[in-house]
Amino acid sequence: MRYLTAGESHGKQLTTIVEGVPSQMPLLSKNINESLVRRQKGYGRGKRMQIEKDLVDIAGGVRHGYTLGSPIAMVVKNDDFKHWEDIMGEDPIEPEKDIRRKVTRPRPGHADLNGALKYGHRDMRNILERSSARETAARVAAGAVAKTLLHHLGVEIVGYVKEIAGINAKQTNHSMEEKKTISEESPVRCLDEEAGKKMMQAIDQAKKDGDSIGGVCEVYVEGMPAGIGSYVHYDRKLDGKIAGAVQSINAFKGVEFGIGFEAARRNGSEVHDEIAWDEANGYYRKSNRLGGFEGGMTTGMPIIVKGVMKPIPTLYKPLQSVDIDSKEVFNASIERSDACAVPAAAVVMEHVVAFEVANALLEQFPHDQFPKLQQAIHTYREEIRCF
Ligand SMILES: Cc1cc2nc3c(=O)[nH]c(=O)nc-3n(C[C@H](O)[C@H](O)[C@H](O)COP(=O)(O)O)c2cc1C
Ligand SMILES: C=C(O[C@@H]1CC(C(=O)O)=C[C@@H](OP(=O)(O)O)[C@H]1O)C(=O)O
Repeated sequence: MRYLTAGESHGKQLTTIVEGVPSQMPLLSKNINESLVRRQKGYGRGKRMQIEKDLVDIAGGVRHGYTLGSPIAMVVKNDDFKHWEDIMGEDPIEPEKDIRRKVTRPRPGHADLNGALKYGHRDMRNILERSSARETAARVAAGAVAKTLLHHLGVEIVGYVKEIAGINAKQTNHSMEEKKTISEESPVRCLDEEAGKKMMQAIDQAKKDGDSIGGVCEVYVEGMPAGIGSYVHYDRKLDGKIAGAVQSINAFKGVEFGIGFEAARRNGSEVHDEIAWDEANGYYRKSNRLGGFEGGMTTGMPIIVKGVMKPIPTLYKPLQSVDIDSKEVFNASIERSDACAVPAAAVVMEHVVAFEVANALLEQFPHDQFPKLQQAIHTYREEIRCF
């Protein structure tokens, strides 16, 4: 399974094509819309999210509620396009009608300057339109297809917020269902309610200060059998693929599995997860400090992965930069931006992880037809339980 996305932030629409989804899998627009709506809802976002009402139009690959096995095409309209038609249209503009104001002032922390140097655009709108995290709506659409597939294979996945601006959520003991409800309903998507309130205050304060803040998201995957992924080549290690997908989310700067960087400070006896077996469950671990991976393969324990998001680069509080035309130093000022997108990013992270996890299952089992994939995974689960 693979996917591509196309579309600019203030262009007509975002398009996602997912290829390699098995035939005969139940799939409804509703499955995708639930994810799109969740991505839009996080606390701390700017005015753009009041303009957009992300809903999918499935334009190919699904008939009467089931996948065909052909590529799935999905479209999400940009409602903001109506305000940008003159600036973002595809037709050439007559010089006297050209109302475009060139963007020549790169923002520190965004893709503006490096993108301009690479693609040779002197109007950095040509960079920021595509580097914008608006594109994550298209990725969430792809991830929602993967989540639907996982759900029908007995694998559930949820993303939530662990930390914002140094405020840490306490370890909680919620079930998967509870985690999902909180991720759905809490504005800041934090499992620890008290910490969540403080996070919202920190976001309000950052807004007041014209600043931005970052944080840490966590994704939790339950129900994956052991032995998915592979150790035989660097590019078949599933933890590596997940890390790459998480790191590729706009503004993400690092990834950890389980206790993550803490492993560097502990002895081996306090890091590795002891192996046990019983008739009902087969092999299991007495702890899950390694976050569900050994040797690039799942251990059968929940996958626990964290991603670090830096603060949003577009700031009301100006940072210094250089105009690429005049070379003058200026203080960047902006019209609108998110102050904190960590709660929204938790949903994005959930979906990019879902895609990698689903794809690993497809790579390992015959998958042209969904019912046969279900059967193959069921048989494998039985085999490894008694192994
Ligand atoms: C959900 C989400 C919303 C974002 N919103 C903004 C925003 O409003 N303003 C902004 O400058 N950056 C925003 N970003 C971050 C930028 O897109 C990102 O920093 C930029 O593309 C540069 O890439 P890099 O930070 O990965 O190097 C957002 C990121 C995510 C995941
Ligand atoms: C549009 C989305 O996020 C955008 C991501 C983003 C950026 O620079 O990454 C900048 C902002 O866009 P605008 O300049 O239009 O206000 C965010 O709103 C979205 O998440 O759907």
